[in-house]
Formats: sequence, structure tokens, C-alpha cells
Amino acid sequence: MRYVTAGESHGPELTAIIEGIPAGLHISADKINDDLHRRQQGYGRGNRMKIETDQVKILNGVRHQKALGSPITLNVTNDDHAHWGEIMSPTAEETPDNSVRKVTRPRPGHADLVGGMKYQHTDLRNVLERSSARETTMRVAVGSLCKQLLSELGVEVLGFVREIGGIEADADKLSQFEGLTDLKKVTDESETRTFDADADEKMKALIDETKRAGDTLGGVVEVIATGMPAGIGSYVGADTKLDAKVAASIVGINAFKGVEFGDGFQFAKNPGSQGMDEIFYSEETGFYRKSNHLGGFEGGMTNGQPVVVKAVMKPIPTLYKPLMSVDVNTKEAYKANVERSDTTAVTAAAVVAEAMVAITLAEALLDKFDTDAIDRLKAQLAAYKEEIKKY
Ligand SMILES: Cc1cc2nc3c(=O)[nH]c(=O)nc-3n(C[C@H](O)[C@H](O)[C@H](O)COP(=O)(O)O)c2cc1C
Ligand SMILES: C=C(O[C@@H]1CC(C(=O)O)=C[C@@H](OP(=O)(O)O)[C@H]1O)C(=O)O
Repeated sequence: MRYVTAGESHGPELTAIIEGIPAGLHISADKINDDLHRRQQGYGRGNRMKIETDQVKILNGVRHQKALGSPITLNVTNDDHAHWGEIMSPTAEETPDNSVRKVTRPRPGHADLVGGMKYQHTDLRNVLERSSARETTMRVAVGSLCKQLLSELGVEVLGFVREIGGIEADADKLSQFEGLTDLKKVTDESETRTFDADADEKMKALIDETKRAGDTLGGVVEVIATGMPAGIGSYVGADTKLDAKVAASIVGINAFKGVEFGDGFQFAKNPGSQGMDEIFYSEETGFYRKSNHLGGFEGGMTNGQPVVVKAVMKPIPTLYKPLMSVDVNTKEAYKANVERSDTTAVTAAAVVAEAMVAITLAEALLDKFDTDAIDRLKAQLAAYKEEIKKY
């Protein structure tokens, strides 16, 4: 499976083309819209989310809600484009009025300056429009489709917020994920599917205070995937390790700076006796573990335990109290450009991280089995699971 997205933040629309989804997979636009809605939630987002109501259009590759096996096109309209028509028109000529509104004061922490140098853009809008996390809308749409595939294969994926600006999410809410092996029970409950759509009260107060100060916040998200069979990925080479692919897919999200699996950076402190997952055997289940310190990976392969990934998002780089920058034309020192911006977007980013893990796990499963048709894929997977159980 592979996919590509296209679209600028204030351009007319966003598109994704996905190739390699097995024929016969049932595809629900409602489920995609549900995840698009989740990505728009979260306390601390800017006014853009009040303008957009992200709804997917499935344009190609699906007939009567079933995948055809041909490339699938997904499309989401940018409602905000109505306010940017001329400036962001793909076809109209540039007017003197538009060129006056060029962005020339790059924002520290954004792609603005280096992107301008690299692509020889003099209007940094040409960089920021694509480097904007608006694009993650399509990754969530693709991820949602992949979650539908994974669910058919017995794999469930959920992302949620652990921490915003140093404040931990409600311990009671988090405790439901500890030691989890069957995510379906959690994801089936609608209340928990919007888990952390709003930050807890302490987080909200911090976000309000930070916004008043013209500053921003980052945080930590977690993604859990249950039901992955052992042996997906491989130890044989650096480019075949599935944990490495998951890490790359997470760091590929705008503003993500670090990833850990299982006990993660805690491994630096704990002795080996507290860091591995001892091996047990019963005839009924085959080999199994009673702990999951390693977050579901050994040797770059899934080991049958839930995949547990945590990741850190840096604070939003655009500040209403802007940092110093230099105008790329005059070379004079100025305050950086201010684009309308979120104070924090960790809640939305948890949904994006969930999507990226879903995409990466779906790709890995599709790499291993015959993927022309969903029923054959399911039969092959079932046979594989039976085989490894009997090992
Ligand atoms: C869901 C989401 C929303 C974001 N919203 C904003 C925003 O409103 N303003 C901003 O400056 N950065 C925002 N970012 C982060 C920037 O897109 C990102 O920091 C920037 O493109 C530079 O990329 P890098 O941080 O990966 O180096 C957001 C990121 C995500 C994942
Ligand atoms: C549009 C989205 O997020 C945007 C991500 C973003 C950035 O720089 O990454 C900057 C802001 O863009 P705008 O100036 O249009 O408000 C966010 O709103 C979205 O998540 O759909």
C-alpha cells in the first residue's frame, strides 16, 4: 500500500490517493468523518477549526461502499479558501495587491526560512501553505480507512493525550489503558472515542493563561494498537524493522520531536530485570507474555503484545508575542510573521499519531500477505496466526 497527499492549507481542497487497499473491503465515509471530526477537537485550537467542517468525499476506487482494488481518491474541501480565493488561486495571475501581502519574516520553528532558501521562494507563503499541519487532515482520512482495514483483521488502534504543557491527563481516564490487550472494548464506547477531546480543567487553565501571554504549549500523546500478530516486520535489516517505520511515521508529523516504545526513556534508569517481558507457554494460547515493557516489539518485529508508542510534540512555533527574525528582503531584524494560530494542538495531534500508526501497521500487514482481495487476506492471516500459535 502507498499513498500521497496534495493540497495547501488555504488552497481549494485537500486530496489523498491510496493504492493497494484490498478489493471487497467495506469502506464507511461516516467512520472517516468521525475521525476527521476528532482531529478538529481539543481545547486551545485557533479559530480556523470554527471555519472548517471537514467532510470526506470518496471520489474513486470505491463502489457501493466496497473497495474495488483500484486507487482510491479522498477529498476534503478547505472552507477557508473562500477568504483566500485570489491569494491562493491555482490559476489566477498574481496581482500587485497579492504581492504586497507576501510573507517575508520567517517564523522560528517553522519551515519558512529553510524552505524559502531551498525552493527559491521569495514569498514564504509558498512554504507555509504546504508545511502547515492542515495536511494532516488527509493523513487522518487515510489512517481512518486503514483502521477500517485493520479492524477487519482484528487490529484496533487508539491515540490519546497523556500530557499538555507538563500537566498529566486525568489518571482515572489514563488507567483504562494500562495493561490493555483488547482495545475494541474501549474504542466501541463512543464516550471514550472522544477521550480527551477537551483537556482536563488544570490543562484548560494553563492553556488559557498561556494564550493570554501570547505563548504556546506542546505535550505528549500515546497510541496503542492491539491485535497485531507476532512476526510483522523483520530483524534482518535496518529498513525492515517495523518499530523503526512506526517511529519515522510519528516523527513525520508536524512538530513531533521524539518517540518511545513501551517503557521508553525509562529504560535508561531501570535494570534489565525490570525491562524485558518474560516468556510463558500454554497449549491453549501458545507463547505469551505477562508484561509489556517493550511496547510490543522485539528485534523490529511485533511480538504479539499491544504496540505502545508515546511521542512528544513541541510547542506551537507561531507566537502571538512573536520571536525575533530577519526580513528575507531587507535583512533587517523584525518580529516574526504572525499567522492565525493554535495555542496548543496536542489533542488533534493524538488523532494524527493514531492515524500514522494505523497506516504503518496496515502497510506492514499488506506487505506480508496477498492483498488482492479482503477475504483471501483474512484467510491467509488466520492461517498464519494458527501456524505461529502451534510453533
Ligand atoms: C494538528 C497540528 C496543528 C498545528 N497547528 C499549528 C498552528 O496553529 N500554528 C503553528 O505555528 N504550528 C502548528 N503546528 C505545528 C507546525 O505545523 C510545525 O511545527 C511546523 O510545520 C514545522 O515543522 P516541524 O515542527 O516538524 O519542524 C501544528 C501541528 C499539528 C500536528
Ligand atoms: C488548518 C489546520 O491547522 C493549522 C495548522 C497550522 C500550522 O502552521 O501547522 C496553522 C494554522 O493555520 P491557519 O492559519 O489557517 O489557522 C492551523 O489552523 C488544521 O489542523 O486543519
